Amino acid sequence: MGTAEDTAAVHAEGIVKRYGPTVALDGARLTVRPGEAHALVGRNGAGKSTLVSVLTGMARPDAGRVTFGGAPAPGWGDTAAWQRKVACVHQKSMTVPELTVAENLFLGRLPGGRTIRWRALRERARELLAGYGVEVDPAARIKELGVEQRQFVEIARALSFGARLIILDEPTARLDAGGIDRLFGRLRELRAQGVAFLFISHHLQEVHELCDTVTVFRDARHVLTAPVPGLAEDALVAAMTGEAAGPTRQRPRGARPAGEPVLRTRGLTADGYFAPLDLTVRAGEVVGLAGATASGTTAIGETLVGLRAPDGGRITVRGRPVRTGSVPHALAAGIGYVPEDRHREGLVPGRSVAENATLTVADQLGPMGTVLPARTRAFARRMISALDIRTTGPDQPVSGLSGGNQQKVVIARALAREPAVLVAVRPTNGVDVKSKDALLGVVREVADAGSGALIVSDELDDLRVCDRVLAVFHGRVTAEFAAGWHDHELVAAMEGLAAAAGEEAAPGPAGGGREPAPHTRTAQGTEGAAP
Ligand SMILES: Nc1ncnc2c1ncn2[C@@H]1O[C@H](COP(=O)(O)OP(=O)(O)OP(=O)(O)O)[C@@H](O)[C@H]1O
Repeated sequence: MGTAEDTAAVHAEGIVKRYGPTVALDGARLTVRPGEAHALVGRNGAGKSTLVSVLTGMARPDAGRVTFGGAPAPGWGDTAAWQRKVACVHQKSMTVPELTVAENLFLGRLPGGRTIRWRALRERARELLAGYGVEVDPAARIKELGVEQRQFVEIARALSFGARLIILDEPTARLDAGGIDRLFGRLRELRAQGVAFLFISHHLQEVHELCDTVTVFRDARHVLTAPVPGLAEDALVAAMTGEAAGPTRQRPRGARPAGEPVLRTRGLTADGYFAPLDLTVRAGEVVGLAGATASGTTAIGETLVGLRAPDGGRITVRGRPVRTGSVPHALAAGIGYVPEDRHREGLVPGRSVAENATLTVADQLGPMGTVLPARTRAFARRMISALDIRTTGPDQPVSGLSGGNQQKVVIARALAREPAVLVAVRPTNGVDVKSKDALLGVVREVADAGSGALIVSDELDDLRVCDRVLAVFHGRVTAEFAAGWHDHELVAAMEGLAAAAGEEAAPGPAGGGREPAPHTRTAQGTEGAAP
């Protein structure tokens, strides 16, 4: 007769969930109170996503119970009843991209029997969105929206079903600073109206910014629930890892002797994305390319690896020209690639960890005889240990790995060919704090062994491992920072404030020493980086 349970937005206890030999949840529990912003954190594979599946009626637990406001959770398969209780906004959209906002809002509950009055539907959609303070055109197709607007539509949709608990699974992963501010602002307003949030994130500073309570899962079990204020980050990391927290951050390195250029671009440009770029990455060097979501940095990365054809300029690897606009040629030339979107460009779900870790191009999937299983497995074993991949072994299908562990397999695969230069776009996206260090350490080792690395990211932790960082704003390199930069300098440069900040930020020679773009504070206004 726990009163806490009776009033809880959601209460779960004794939850057990097995996938074959894997115990994903082992007697796990969680209580979220109405109006609470509750963080759920844990290392990759700790069981967070599995709990979300159980709390949303997507997975049936082997044992345990879930209640909403003290009442038992809806029956298995009663989707409509679950939707009235809880919704999850995933990193991957759960909306239908080809349909309009209005259609998505009323999907599954369109008035049946007679013809649909689209104009009236759009009007209702407009009212519904306005009611939640969301300014999105109901006639726009979902695929035309940015991540931020799409998430707001999903939140509004959940609330309109009556849900008073919303689960956010790494909602900030693809938002820039302005987008995160607006999302958090909206969440705070909704909380004041009694809506509860369960917030899953690997960004502990966001947990501090948004949440009042945090729960830590480790190895399929609940290990801690505590108020966020007053909880030291060390204690949180210790709860996640089960070890006393050591120095988790990479220490910035001083200038180190760099070797011959391994990657060079001259006048490389893509119209509407980035201005002519002269970039040099030397052997032994890790170079960072820092920029907000639409700064053009991702397009630069994609061009280097052949995914995007440039409108001008040249790329050379160890002095040899690379045919641009071709992934196979870039790979053959020695450019390794860690893509941003592992779901789309990353993995073959049904194949094993070992196969995915070693198959660099899709056409190698055909004749499996060309791959030596023993070598493949030996390499996979090495990577499983170096990158701390949580798996039952090299033969496990990657579809059975947690999201963060899948990302590590993508990185293993890029390393399998021993590239001359590794290009990694936001490599630690979705990776837990402890694994981040391991993974960035591996990138460092690749450089120490004589290759070069380029890290394209707006995550300061990713960039800390770099020997130097080039800040990109609106498609141009606006500043260069040697290791040892201060967070605020680099953040200012990414937001286009390098000159205004006026600190040490010399115009980057790699960018041709151009002036910073004449923009003032517009972190969120990076709309396409047209030079
Ligand atoms: N469909 C599945 N089949 C087999 N194993 C699975 C499946 N889904 C999850 N698992 C396993 O369950 C465990 C928990 O995974 P889960 O996805 O819940 O972790 P997580 O905490 O969300 O991790 P991440 O931070 O990487 O997203 C992992 O060991 C994973 O390999």
